[in-house]
Amino acid sequence: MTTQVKKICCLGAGYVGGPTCAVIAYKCHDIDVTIVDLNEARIAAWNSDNLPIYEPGLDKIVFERRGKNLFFTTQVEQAVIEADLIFVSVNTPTKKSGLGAGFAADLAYVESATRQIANVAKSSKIVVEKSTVPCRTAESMRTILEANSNENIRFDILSNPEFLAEGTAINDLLSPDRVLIGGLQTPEGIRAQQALVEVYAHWVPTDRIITTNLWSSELSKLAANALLAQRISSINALSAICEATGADIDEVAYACGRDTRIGPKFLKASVGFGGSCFQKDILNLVYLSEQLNLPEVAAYWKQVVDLNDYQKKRFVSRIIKTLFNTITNKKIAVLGFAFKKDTGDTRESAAIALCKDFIQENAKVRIYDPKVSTEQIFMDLSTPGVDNLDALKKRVTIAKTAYEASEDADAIVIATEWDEFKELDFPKIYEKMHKPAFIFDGRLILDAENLRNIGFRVHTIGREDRDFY
Ligand SMILES: NC(=O)C1=CN([C@@H]2O[C@H](COP(=O)(O)OP(=O)(O)OC[C@H]3O[C@@H](n4cnc5c(N)ncnc54)[C@H](O)[C@@H]3O)[C@@H](O)[C@H]2O)C=CC1
Ligand SMILES: O=C(O)[C@H]1O[C@H](OP(=O)(O)OP(=O)(O)OC[C@H]2O[C@@H](n3ccc(=O)[nH]c3=O)[C@H](O)[C@@H]2O)[C@H](O)[C@@H](O)[C@@H]1O
Repeated sequence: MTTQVKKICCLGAGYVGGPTCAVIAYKCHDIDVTIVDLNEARIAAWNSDNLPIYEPGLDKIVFERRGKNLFFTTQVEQAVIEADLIFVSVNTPTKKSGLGAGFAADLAYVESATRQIANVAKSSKIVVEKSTVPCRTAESMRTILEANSNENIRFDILSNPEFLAEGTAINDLLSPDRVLIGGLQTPEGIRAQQALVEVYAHWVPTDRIITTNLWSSELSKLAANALLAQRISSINALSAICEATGADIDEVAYACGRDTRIGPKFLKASVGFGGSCFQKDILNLVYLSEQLNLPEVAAYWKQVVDLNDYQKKRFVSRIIKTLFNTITNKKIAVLGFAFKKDTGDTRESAAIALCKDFIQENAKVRIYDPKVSTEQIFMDLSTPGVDNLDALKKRVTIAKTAYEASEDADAIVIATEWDEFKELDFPKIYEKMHKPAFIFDGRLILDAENLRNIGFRVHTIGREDRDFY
């Protein structure tokens, strides 16, 4: 007989735990969902009118179910005791020190969440690994949990990686391409897997719910992110060839993407991919490959990250070279700071790397992003452990609009593809800029011909420079 899930607890109220479990509550009125976090401010925000993360469509879902079958609390213990299924959706950042530093995932939060469950559980639980973790982490979780189980309590571990992308999270969750659930292929493991299948089956067609063994599920998550990031690095590598030859990267991407075997998605050249996961997960795969004594495989995946770093550096070099080989004290308006549009998340955003380089070159940087706070921008640009905020504020200012950012600027740099940047009144902007007025489009969103007609000197990723000075 299948276990019927009635109460779910989610450890971690972040970008994944919050939206994922809010959607479960929205779609499964017969299940109580409690999302817990150690971070009191984050929980307070989830309980307020001003949710801690910006995600289109999230407010509606949270406001509709909060207080009915969706709860946010810091009372971890109580929520764990009551739940029959627990998602572990805590952060798994790249290790900063020790063994595997710079590559391996830091599993300290996963382990401490697992121990918390083991310490307080008074009845059997299905424990679901939602965080992205290295292959065989479920085994470590099982060892910890089993050491604390007895004939009255058993723990079944599942892997259910999340594939949502920020900015489209709610859509991705409401109609996922697939849901992946890995479990031990024992009668108990299969029963636990089935219990989670039934939760998703409230709204996901069953042919989109894939069940596999635990290790395939864990590896598939790293593999999916690696394959996606690899496509971006491939198109960005080609963008460098386009700039040198006169080919146009959008035309190349379109022509290639029309081949149904290649497909059109994820072929947009850019100043480089960002986000909390692509780099982290590939480095994790690199580390795994090295641990498995597969150095060629490790080097292959590492190159995806190296190319991404190269793309950011290449863009900065092009800007400096175009601005007559110096940007000292020049005003650069950076439009966009989030790692992609429709999110306020800045983790690993390409804009951070660009701005740091501009600051190094003694430029004056003026940043505008519709969703990122001033505090966040200064936090991202300051060096941890170094009190350089005052020095930073002499070089960096934050603008309230794209117009304010561009006033008196020597150059505009498009770092994030926010839709509003396409709609700007460029003649008005041009008027107020230093001349010659430059635009560097790192996202291929602007109509370069139109801008040239206004008088701008336009440089676009993946297109040859047409102005010669
Ligand atoms: N951000 C994204 O778009 C995606 C992230 N992932 C993965 O999901 C996992 C979580 O990512 P995010 O939600 O972005 O991280 P996040 O940093 O936004 O949220 C994690 C939360 O867990 C909390 N936490 C840590 N230990 C805890 C504990 N013992 N008990 C309760 N709360 C605890 C932290 O305070 C934090 O609020 C990571 O492994 C990530 O790789 C997977 C798919 C998409
Ligand atoms: O594991 C994760 O965290 C998630 O990582 C990515 O989602 P996310 O990072 O939120 O956003 P993406 O849309 O994948 O964009 C990542 C970066 O690549 C860039 N990108 C994306 C697509 C493209 O064609 N070109 C390009 O430069 C984006 O601007 C952004 O900086 C994956 O798309 C999700 O499936 C996955 O769940």
